[in-house]
Amino acid sequence: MLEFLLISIAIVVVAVGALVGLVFPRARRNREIAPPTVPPLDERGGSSGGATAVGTRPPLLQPPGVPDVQPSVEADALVPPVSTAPQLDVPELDVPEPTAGRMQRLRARLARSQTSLGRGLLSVLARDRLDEDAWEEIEEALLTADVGIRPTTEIVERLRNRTQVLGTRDPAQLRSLLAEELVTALQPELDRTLRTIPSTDQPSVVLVVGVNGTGKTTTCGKLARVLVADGRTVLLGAADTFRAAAADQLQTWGARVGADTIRGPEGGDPASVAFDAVRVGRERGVDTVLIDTAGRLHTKVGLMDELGKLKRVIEKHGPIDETLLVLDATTGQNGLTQARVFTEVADVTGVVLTKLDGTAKGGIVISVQRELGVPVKLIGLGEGADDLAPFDPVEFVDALLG
Ligand SMILES: Nc1nc2c(ncn2[C@@H]2O[C@H](COP(=O)(O)OP(=O)(O)OP(=O)(O)O)[C@@H](O)[C@H]2O)c(=O)[nH]1
Repeated sequence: MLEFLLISIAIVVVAVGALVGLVFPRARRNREIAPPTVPPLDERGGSSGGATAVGTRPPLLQPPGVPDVQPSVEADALVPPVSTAPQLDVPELDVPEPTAGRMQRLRARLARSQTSLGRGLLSVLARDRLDEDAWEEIEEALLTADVGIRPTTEIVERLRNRTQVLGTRDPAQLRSLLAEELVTALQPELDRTLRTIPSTDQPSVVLVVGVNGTGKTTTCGKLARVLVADGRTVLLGAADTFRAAAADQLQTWGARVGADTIRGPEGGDPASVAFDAVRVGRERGVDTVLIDTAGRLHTKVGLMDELGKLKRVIEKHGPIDETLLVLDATTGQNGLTQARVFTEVADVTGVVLTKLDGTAKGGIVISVQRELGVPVKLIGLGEGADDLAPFDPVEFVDALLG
């Protein structure tokens, strides 16, 4: 009986051992051949559908152990710079200048173009006697610089009162009074933040509009560099389908900093390119989609209607975060008329004033903001790739007065 029991136990032990031996190696093998949970990087880019995504941005490299997340400022910080990947034939990308301190760097250029205004005002204030003629001269200098009638009258009145009350003839004190009044006229309290931070499920969308030749494409390119310098991922949308050269120009700007461009056929529907750009940006999880539009005269009703349509189509994805109106500072008061019409059609949230390096009429910053109630957020100070700076009223006045 005991023998029978021992033999039965031995049989059970051998059977269990054989089963375990059969099951576990298979489980291990199964783990070894299980498909990766992370899809290959080139499958995560998403397809661009009808529009074409072009550019030179190589796939982001993911070091082992880094969690798979959609690209964002934080995620990008974990990813090694693309130029360090020896196994890929990566085109050399530009390293844009940091945004902080740009206006300081471009100060000389601003000061040069605005010398007559700054020096003119200071030399009148430095006179022994500030008589009626002197105040008229100050008024004239401000008007010539496109400050506008109302702001000029206010600046002169306040300055006049304050110099009389203080009774000062000290040049340094007069300079600081003038600086204070100019800064006040520039409305330093306005929010000049560029809304380029993505929301949880959508990139930030920036639409760039304006009349022909003001510098829209150049500004898009320079702005892409500003954003890349600040650690953002950017996708460009070439919604200027009138001129293939404009899309080429934008694409070249993007390629220099590794930002792809979505473009459509020449003469195609700009709204559809813009829509696709936001869709692809969303699929790729980029931080900011920058959409360049064709130059349009504010007087052409059809073109302005097209802009309205473009805006509505983009908004099918969600609200546009920033609509930047690009104005050429050299066009003076005519720029204001354009600005009014664009603001009505496109809900402009910020102005980019270009070519300030080529005009003595820096006062246009004051009149644009006053007339539109929209802040000047960026200024263009040259044709160079990094000649775009966030606008800062205090630094601007400082450069103006030397
Ligand atoms: N000096 C100077 N030139 C600038 C500045 N911004 C743009 N430009 C020049 O202005 C010219 C027109 O610029 P674009 O970017 O092609 O203008 P656009 O508004 O896109 O033109 P369209 O597409 O034809 O409407 C180019 O030669 C630029 O280099 C600036 O801040 N300073």
